[in-house]
Amino acid sequence: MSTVPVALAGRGYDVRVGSGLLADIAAQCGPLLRKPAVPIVTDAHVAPLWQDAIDASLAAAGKRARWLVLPAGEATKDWAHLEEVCDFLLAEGVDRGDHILALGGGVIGDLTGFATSVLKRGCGFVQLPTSLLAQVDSSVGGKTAINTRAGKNLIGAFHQPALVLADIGALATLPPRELRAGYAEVVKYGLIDDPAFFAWCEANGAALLAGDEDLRAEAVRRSVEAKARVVAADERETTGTRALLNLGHTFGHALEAECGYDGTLLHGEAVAMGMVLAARYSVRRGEMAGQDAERIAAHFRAMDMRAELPQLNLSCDGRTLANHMLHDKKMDAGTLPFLLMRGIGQAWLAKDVALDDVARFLDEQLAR
Ligand SMILES: NC(=O)c1ccc[n+]([C@@H]2O[C@H](COP(=O)([O-])OP(=O)(O)OC[C@H]3O[C@@H](n4cnc5c(N)ncnc54)[C@H](O)[C@@H]3O)[C@@H](O)[C@H]2O)c1
Ligand SMILES: O=C(O)C(=O)C[C@@H](O)[C@H](O)[C@H](O)COP(=O)(O)O
Ligand SMILES: [Zn+2]
Repeated sequence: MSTVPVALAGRGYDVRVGSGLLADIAAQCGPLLRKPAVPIVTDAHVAPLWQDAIDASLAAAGKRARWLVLPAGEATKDWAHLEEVCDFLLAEGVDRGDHILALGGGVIGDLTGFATSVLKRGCGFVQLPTSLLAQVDSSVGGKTAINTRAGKNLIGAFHQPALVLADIGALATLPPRELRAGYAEVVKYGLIDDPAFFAWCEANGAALLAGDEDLRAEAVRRSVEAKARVVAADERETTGTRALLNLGHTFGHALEAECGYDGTLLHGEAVAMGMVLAARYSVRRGEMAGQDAERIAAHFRAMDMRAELPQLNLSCDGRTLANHMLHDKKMDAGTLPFLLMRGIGQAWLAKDVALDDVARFLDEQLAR
């Protein structure tokens, strides 16, 4: 097992990466679980996989799990399910010093994290990420949120977990499409500032996706180390450093909003396509070599992932997609800071991007 600390003054915590962590949940959480009853929020895919092992570990420690099982999928990150989680936690008599367990992918982590940020003005929670995406990204760093009709993550809070347990063994049951979606956020760390890690992905991505647990553990550890460094430097995305983690997301969130949150386009799939678009837009501005951008698209294609906009069969134009970007949380007094690339591993935040130009670029990409 490896442990990655997230160094935040007064709110620091560990991310443990290893196998067997979930079946050992009571010991792993230790004193964070203060009461005999332990509220756990999860989804309908994950519950049958882990309920027995977690119940057994808690029972051996004299505790009893209290489960809330929500529908699986992005549509659960909404107002109605936020209300359901809050009502459940209130009915369970949760106090501010308690820790709620969030077991599942990024949807359960973001939703439960947000509920715990507002419950009694803030109680504790532990992230138990079971998808690759949640292990490498969403469980770390304290961004919590729900979606609204206007777009992704528009209602939320920064609320750090007290502990993250990334059990690599959990990934064995993850469907291949979900693995690939999570893999996009792994590749992101290479594209931001670590060209050697991108090359590692090119060399090892296929074996990782095929099931190699050592490679999965290495990818999770290296991703979490990268994210922890950024979060420690700029927890609340105020200096521009944390915005780097948004590479591919301005395009990606616009694609997700256009597709709806019905599973047509998964978050990680949108981010993969968004990073290809950010790279090609950087080329169009004369700031990145075309061969670098095509190397990124080629890697996603080689991993059996969609990299081209026409593969989404959208019926909208570039302007419609660009209009979704007006809801981007980086929007600042009428301008949208945009994550672009000068090369692989050289992401930067541009402040001179005009959405009219982005709309024209998207029309070109839609017609490719
Ligand atoms: N907070 C952040 O910093 C951050 C970062 C990245 C993404 N996100 C958010 O995370 C969400 C996407 O997360 P996700 O990709 O994990 O989606 P998800 O939570 O929907 O999980 C993906 C699917 O895999 C299933 N699943 C999860 N673990 C499984 C397992 N071990 N075995 C079998 N099935 C399993 C889930 O039930 C679901 O159907 C998006 O809402 C995105 O906006 C947040
Ligand atoms: O942790 C961050 O910061 C990120 O941007 C990570 C992203 O992968 C994640 O999708 C995040 O939820 C997007 O944040 P948002 O502020 O654009 O909603
Ligand atoms: Zn993301």
